[in-house]
Amino acid sequence: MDDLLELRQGIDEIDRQIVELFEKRMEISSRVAGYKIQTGKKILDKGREEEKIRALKQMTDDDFNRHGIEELFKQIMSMSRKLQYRLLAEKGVTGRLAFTQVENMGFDHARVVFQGTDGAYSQRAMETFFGEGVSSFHVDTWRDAMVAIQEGMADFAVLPIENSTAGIVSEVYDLLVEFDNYIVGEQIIRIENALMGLKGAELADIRTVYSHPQALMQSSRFLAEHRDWQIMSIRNTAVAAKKVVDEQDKTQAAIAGKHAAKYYGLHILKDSLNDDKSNSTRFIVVTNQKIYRKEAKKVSICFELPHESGSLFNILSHFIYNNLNMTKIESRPLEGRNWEYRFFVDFEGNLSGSSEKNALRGIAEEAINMRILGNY
Ligand SMILES: C=C(O[C@@H]1C=C(C(=O)O)C=C[C@H]1O)C(=O)O
Repeated sequence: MDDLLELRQGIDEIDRQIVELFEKRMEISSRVAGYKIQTGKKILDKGREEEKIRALKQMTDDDFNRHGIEELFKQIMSMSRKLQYRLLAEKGVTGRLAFTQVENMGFDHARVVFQGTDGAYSQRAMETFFGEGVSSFHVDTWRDAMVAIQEGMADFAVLPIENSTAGIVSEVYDLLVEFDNYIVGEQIIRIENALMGLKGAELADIRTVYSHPQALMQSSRFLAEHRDWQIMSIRNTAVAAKKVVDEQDKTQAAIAGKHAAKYYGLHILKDSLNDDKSNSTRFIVVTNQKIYRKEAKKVSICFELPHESGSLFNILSHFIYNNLNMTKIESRPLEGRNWEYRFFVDFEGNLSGSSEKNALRGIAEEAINMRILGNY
């Protein structure tokens, strides 16, 4: 029988040689980086990597090892690229980050746009973020809000991006890709939906309920107890409340925030409708400039990937290698390209940090259409 200690000594000796060779290889790789900096060549050379993997796999007759060699060298070349991105960032070749750090965002004298109408949750989020006295106006759709800041009619827009129960607001994600607007802040608001009707109306009078689809979804258990009601989707909870007031029909009710009941003088028929009592919505504050604050601690990016095995793993390895904490990942279908996706990733960090620059440099080169959506 083999002696375990002896076998392990054999492994230790081989590992020592692997480390020595790895370091030699990385040293050459750093010189390749120098060459690429001088000649403006891209770090990733896919053709060369594919050719290398093919040639290395041919060096063995063992099927099991052939797979192992492929995995091993993919990792080694990925490390070699990451070293090169780091050297590039150190030389100040950071690509088109083009974001400017600012001392003051001008939140104090801002003009802000939100979607919906008075009493909307977006208005609540805006007042919590900017203060009650903020100068503001409202528009009908999220797209209108994006247009208003793009054209400079407003300095900032407040848009819902994610609800703790219903998930992401996919249209706002898509608008972030479509417009050259950037996230500069976020605000989380507790969602406390209530059923509200006209003064004097009772629960037994209600025949029709209006609300936003998300609020309807969040109140699904309560609504299941009233199957005879007609449920009508409307674009905003506060618009639903306003409709009930405007139409003065005792059989109509709205599901909206309690602040909307107060605003429109409606009577609360049933409180705490949410299936999940901790229900909250995260709003983003968006502007038309590529700016971020020194204290900003979250970066949002998006990118597309080729439909190849391991491509997402490869991109995410940039976060691991640079010790960055990823806090969220989402995907949205790409228009006109069935079953291909755009990924949205949030990670903790500030655009001035070197780890952040290294990771972004690598992702920008290895993914398709990488965009920084903001640092806040
Ligand atoms: C070292 C290079 O840069 C990258 C890393 C490679 C490697 O480590 O073998 C191969 C191709 C490039 O993607 C190079 O271009 O040769």
